[in-house]
Parts: sequence; C-alpha cells; structure tokens
Amino acid sequence: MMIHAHPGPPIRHTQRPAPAVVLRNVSRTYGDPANPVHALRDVSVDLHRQEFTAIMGPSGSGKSTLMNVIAGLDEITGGQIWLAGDPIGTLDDTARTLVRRKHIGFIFQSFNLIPTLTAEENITLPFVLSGGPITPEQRAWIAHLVGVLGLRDRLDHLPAELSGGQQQRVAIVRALASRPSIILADEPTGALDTRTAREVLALLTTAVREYGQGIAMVTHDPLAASYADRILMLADGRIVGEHRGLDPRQISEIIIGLQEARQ
Ligand SMILES: Nc1ncnc2c1ncn2[C@@H]1O[C@H](COP(=O)(O)OP(=O)(O)OP(=O)(O)O)[C@@H](O)[C@H]1O
Repeated sequence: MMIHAHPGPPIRHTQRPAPAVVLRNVSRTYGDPANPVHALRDVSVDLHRQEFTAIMGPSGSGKSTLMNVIAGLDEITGGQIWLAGDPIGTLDDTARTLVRRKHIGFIFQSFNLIPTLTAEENITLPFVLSGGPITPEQRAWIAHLVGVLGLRDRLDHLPAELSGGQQQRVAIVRALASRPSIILADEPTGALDTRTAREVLALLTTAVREYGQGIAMVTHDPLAASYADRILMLADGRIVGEHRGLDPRQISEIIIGLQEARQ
C-alpha cells in the first residue's frame, strides 16, 4: 500500500476537534522588494473552537495583518492557511468568499452596522447575502441570542437609536448567528465605556464557554485581554509569546517590555 504525505494541516491524535484556523510559516511582505516591510514573518499558530484568544503587541507588530490574512481579506506572500480544513490560499475569490461567510464572523470596534437597517435586519443580513432562506432552527437560535443579549425590545430600532453597548450586542448576535468556526474581533470594546466594555467581554466569554464559539480578539487593553483563555504576543511580525492565566498587570508588564525592546 502506498502511503502519501498528507497535504492538509497536521492530523491531531487527540479528542480535540480540528482547529478552526491553522497558519503554517505564514509571511506577509509589503512594498518594494528592495525595501520590504515584513508585516508577518514565519507565523505558525492554531486557533481553536471553544477558545478565546487575545492577540496583542505594539503598534505595527502585525495584528491587523494577521486578522486580515485569516479572513482572506489580504493575500499572504508565504506559507499556508487552513480555515476549517480548507486551504484558503488555493481557492479562487468566489470560493474564498463562500468559505469566509461560512466559517468567519466579524466584530469591529466601530460595530459596522448598516445605518439604514433595523437591528433585526442587520442581524439577518449575512443570511440574506448568502441567498438562502433562514431555517426554523436558525430563527430559533437568533431569537435565543437576542433574548440572552437583552435586545428583544430593540429589534426594530435603527443603529442610531441604540446605545454603543446595544449596537455592539447587535453585532455580536450577528456574528454568533451563523455559528462560525471563529469570530475575529478587532478592538470590540475600543469604543465603549469601561462598564459596557466589561459586559461585552463577559458576553464573549459566555459565547466561548456555553456555545463553544472560537474567538480571536485583537486588543491593546490588558483588562480586555485578561478575559481570554490565551494571549498571543506579536512583535515585529512574529509571535514572540503565548500566555495563559495572566492578570491585567502582568499583561501590561509584558507589553511594556516588548515596547522597550523596540527602542
Ligand atoms: N497595505 C500596506 N502597505 C504597506 N505596509 C503595510 C500595509 N499594511 C500594513 N503595513 C505595515 O505592516 C506592519 C504591520 O501593520 P499592522 O497594521 O498589521 O500592525 P498592527 O499591529 O495592527 O498595528 P496597530 O496596533 O497600530 O493597529 C506595519 O509596519 C505597517 O506599516
């Protein structure tokens, strides 16, 4: 019998399900080859369902680039990325869009709600864009999330008629609704006051614990990062540390150390 090298991500011989996202030796270089900017250098990392990962690092360390390449919104210049087992680098644009819609949810600092659509229409927009009808199971799941996040009497409001915290909760329901493999959250609490930010972080933690949702969150805020199960530290386009169980003060000290190392 011939044994072929497995072309996909490494097979795990554990009970844990396959990672939602696998990056192997990923690089992203911008600009003139004579004077390149290395936004990501040889990054290898797995992101799991049922896990809340925070991505931190000094300004310019590659955090946004990392999110963008995972989302398929930016091309990589080296390595390979698998999203729920699909190697996204080899897919054409249409196939990549479909994989992204199926497996990735987004939560942004600026909420990214469509101002002319109600909360309910914003939540169901991804299903409309996918062209399929919303199944009774999906409707029940959305209704459950709307109830848990306290939005039941806000569904017919426009974003401008909602507080910042309510708008972000609409964005969270929208991201959770399709049960993506991973939610990419870019500074999701950046525009919120401290109390509302804590509520949003607690909701994200609940989504991971109770719904098995995978979340990767870019943040500059040590308090926000302390809600995560693990923290990846980026510096100069590389992953330079992975930490668990740190409190906000310990996280701040690591960040300050990374900033000082650059000076
Ligand atoms: N489109 C681009 N063209 C050229 N260089 C880019 C581009 N996008 C990012 N870069 C560079 O790549 C590096 C990483 O940028 P990136 O935005 O990923 O960092 P970041 O960690 O998200 O920073 P911040 O915390 O300030 O948002 C930086 O040096 C940046 O200037």
